[in-house]
Formats: sequence, structure tokens, C-alpha cells
Amino acid sequence: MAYEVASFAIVAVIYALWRYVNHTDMPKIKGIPEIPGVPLFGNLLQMGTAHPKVAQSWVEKFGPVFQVRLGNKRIVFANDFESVKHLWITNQSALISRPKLHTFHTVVSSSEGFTIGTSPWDESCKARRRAAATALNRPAVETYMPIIDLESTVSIKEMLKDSKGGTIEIDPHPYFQRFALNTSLTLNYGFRITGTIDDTLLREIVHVEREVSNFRSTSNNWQDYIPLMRLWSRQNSAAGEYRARRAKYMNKLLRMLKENIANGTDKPCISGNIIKDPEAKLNDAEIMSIGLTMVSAGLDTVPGNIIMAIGTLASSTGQAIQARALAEIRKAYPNNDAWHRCLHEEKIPYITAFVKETLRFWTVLPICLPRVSTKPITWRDAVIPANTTFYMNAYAADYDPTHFEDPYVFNPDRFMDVPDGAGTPHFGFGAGSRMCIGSHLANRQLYTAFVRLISAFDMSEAVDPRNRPVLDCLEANAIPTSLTMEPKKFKCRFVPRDRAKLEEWIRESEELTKDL
Ligand code: HEM
Repeated sequence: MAYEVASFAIVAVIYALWRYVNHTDMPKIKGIPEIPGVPLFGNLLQMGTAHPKVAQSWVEKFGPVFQVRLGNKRIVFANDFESVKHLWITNQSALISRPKLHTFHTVVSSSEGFTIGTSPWDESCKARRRAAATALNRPAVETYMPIIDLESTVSIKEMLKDSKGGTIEIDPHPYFQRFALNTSLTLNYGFRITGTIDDTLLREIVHVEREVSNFRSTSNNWQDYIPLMRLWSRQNSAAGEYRARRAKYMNKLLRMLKENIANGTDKPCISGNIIKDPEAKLNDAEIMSIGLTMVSAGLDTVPGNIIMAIGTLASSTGQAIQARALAEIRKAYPNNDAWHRCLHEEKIPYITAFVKETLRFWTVLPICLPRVSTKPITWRDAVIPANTTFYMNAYAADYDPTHFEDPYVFNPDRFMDVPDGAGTPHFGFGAGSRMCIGSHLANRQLYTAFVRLISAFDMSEAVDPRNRPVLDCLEANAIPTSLTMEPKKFKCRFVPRDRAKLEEWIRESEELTKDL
């Protein structure tokens, strides 16, 4: 009898273990190909640190849409232009929520709320998104151009100084981190960091936000997919440390704004408007969430695009693009006043096309922010049930050879003569109901930065090949498992085309922005 009980117990334990290592949060979806995986890990081991590339390589065998198992989570992956368009745009009302991930939502964020981009869809998310979207819509952004004038001028002036007039090669990265962060800070709090690129608060925010971005990654945090790993994960203590450091500066920024309001020295800004509006229906945690969103969203994305576009222009293959861009700027502005006019109008189609190609080629969120469906969605003959998690392989969609000719060639001409309203040009900003709400601001930041940089400098690559950038969207990333791209460090030479003229433009912009 004892022998039978023991045998039964062993069988029961093996069965329970087998069930545990093979169970998923939702059953297999009929009609959607499943990538074969292994118990416990599912497809995590195969996907390793290169989710966009590995998922892209499965398209040929399994088609553009398939389901993977990441630990115990079942995820539908879309990997080409048309499937992303169908699932994210045609079905946008159903694909409106976001999943909660253990590391980010429990360990990193518990003290100060989630950003808008990491919030599941509910009344609070709707209210926060509406408030931020109103502050970031096209007409609102036009009123922020003086801020972009100031920040691009400060960066270019410091680049001119630090490069000793173009005689020393410099790393462009920190100048555009400050450009992005200061724009967001001024919009949200009404003040900016006035220090140089080595300013302590600037470096702290840049560093912490980079680390936090890694905790949001879909490939860096296996404990999100394998609950057992949460028991001993080292990530937990690191995430806790960054949560505390983040809370410290976020509280400081809000405190400074409240002091300015109390003293009557505040400037119009998003959080200030909400705090002072008696009708505003957002609580303190929601105001903090908008602040977090503003601080992190632009910093994670704008510099990566600008830096890699500079790397592209400065490279030997980019020289022709740089020459063409300069010629187009001069053609549109024969009086050599593009520096100022680019703030108020977008009249250089080649630069607009260059911005789009930058966003496509340097897809800085190769796996877009994840979504959760709130209603069933049909893909071909299959019905994907509500509550399914979806990952957009934006990298694969932006490099889809059936949509983009020679996708691995950086070619702004592909976006020339494409009228506005011709549909989604690329998935750099995601798509559909939760698409980036900062896209107007980001487009204006990129357009201004490129017109000014190209007008100001002849950009060329570093003499030592080891200091040159890697010009491949995924290989250029210093942290391949990160949610957003962190460009590997490189240097360039920035020789002023006409130093006297550049200094004149800088002086004029300083005069125009002195009261900001
Ligand atoms: C070149 C710069 C930028 C890029 C490439 C970018 C890209 C993205 C992407 C891919 C998403 C996810 C969209 C989706 O799920 O479909 C997103 C969401 C978002 N972005 Fe941006 N972004 C940029 C700049 C900004 C800026 C400057 C802001 C605001 C200051 C901003 C605010 C947001 C917000 C609030 C969301 C979340 C939207 C939601 O979940 O409803 N972004 N962005």
C-alpha cells in the first residue's frame, strides 16, 4: 500500500511539474502558427538577446504573424508591414491596452505610478493621455518652437566650443540628451537644466532613465515570464535602487514647480496648468505620471534618432546625402535664413523625407511598446481572443522588403513626393490607438535639429575607424536587450561651414530666447 501511495505521489508530482513547466497564461490560439519551444522557457532561449532579428528570421517559415511562448506568457508577434497595419490600425479600437509586467509595474514603479505608455487602458489612463495629447497636439507644438530654438542653439554653440571650432572630434550624444530632456522639462515644469552636458542632475536623469528603460524591455527581464525567477532575481534589488533614485528627482522637480507657483515665479507648463486648474480632475499620482511620461518619453527616443542621423550623414556613404540636404536647404532659402525660418515652416521636402527615413531606418523601439487586446481580433481565418498580448516587431515591419525597396539602404528619396495623409510611412512612432502622442513635437525637434546641424557644420567621420559609428539599426545598439536603442559611442568632426555666420545665428537666437 505504502509503495502504491509513494508511486502515486511521484506520478502526481511529475505531472504537476510537467503542467507547471508547460502551462501558459492563455491557451494556444487556433489558426496562428506556434513557434516550437521548450518546457519552462518556451522560446526565450531561441530568441536570446536578439528578439527583433530572430522573430524576423521566422517569417519565411511561419508567416508574418505567429505565437510565441515566453516562459508562461503567450504572445502574438506581428512581423511585416501589412500585418502590423491590419492588427494595429484596422483593429485599433480592440488593441488599445497595455500589459502589466512584473519587473516594471511591480518592482520599478510601485511608488510613483506608471507612465502613460505603460498604463493599461482605463479611465485614469484615458484622462492622463487626453491631458498630455492636448498639450502635444500640432497647434500646441507650434507654440513651443522658441523652446526648440533655445535648446538647439545651446547644443550647437557648445558643440562648436567643445570641438574647438571643428578641430577636435566629439561625441554628439550628450548634447542631444540635454536637448530632449530640457525640451520636456520646460514643457512640463516650466524650467530647464541650465548647466553644461556634465551637469549632475542631467547625468543622473539620463543614467537612471536608461536603466529604467531596460527594466521595461521585452527581452531583458526573464522574471517577467518565469515567475520562479522572481524569488532570487538580482534584477529585483537593482530595480528597487533605480526606483528610489527616480522618485528622488521626480519629487524634486514637482517640488520646485510647486515652489515657483507659490512664489508666483512659475511659467506656463503642462503640470502647472493642471495644478492650478480648479476643474482639473487629475490627482497627485496622475500629475506625477504625466511628469514621468514627459521626462522619459523624449529622452528615450529623440537623442537616438538625432545621434544616428548624424552618424549616417558624417559617414563616407552619407556625404552625398549631406551635400544634397545642404543644397536643398539653400535652394529653399536662397537668403541663407533657414536657421530661423525652419522654426515656423517646413518647406524643405528633402529634410522632411530625411526625418521619416531616420525614423524608419533607426527604428529606436525595435520591439514596440506591448499591447493587450480588449476584444477579439481576426487575422486571416483565426480569431485571436481578447486579453491576448501583442508584440509589434517594428524593426521587421520597417525593414519589410515587400513594402520598402532596398530596406537596408538609408535613402530619404523613398519618402519624397509621398503626400501627407498617404498612410503610415513607417512604424517608428508605433501605430493606431496608442501611437506616440509626442510625434508632432518629435518631428519638429528632428526637423529643426537637422536643418540647423546641416546648415552649421560640415560633418565627417572620425579619422580612427574605431571611433566611427556602426550603421546598422540593431548592431548600433549598445544594449541589445534594451526597450529603446542606446547608440554605441562614436565621434564625429563638426567643422563650421561659415563660423562668422554661425555665430551670428547663435547670437540672434540667444536674443530671441533670452526671456525663456
Ligand atoms: C523620435 C522621437 C520619438 C519616438 C521614435 C517615439 C516612439 C514611440 C513609440 C514607438 C511609442 C509606442 C506606440 C505604440 O504602442 O504604438 C510611443 C508612445 C508614446 N510616446 Fe513617443 N516617441 C518619440 C518621442 C516622444 C516625445 C517627445 C513624447 C512626449 C514628450 C512622447 C510621448 C509618448 C507617449 C505619452 C506615448 C504613450 C502613448 C500611449 O501609450 O497611449 N514620445 N512613442
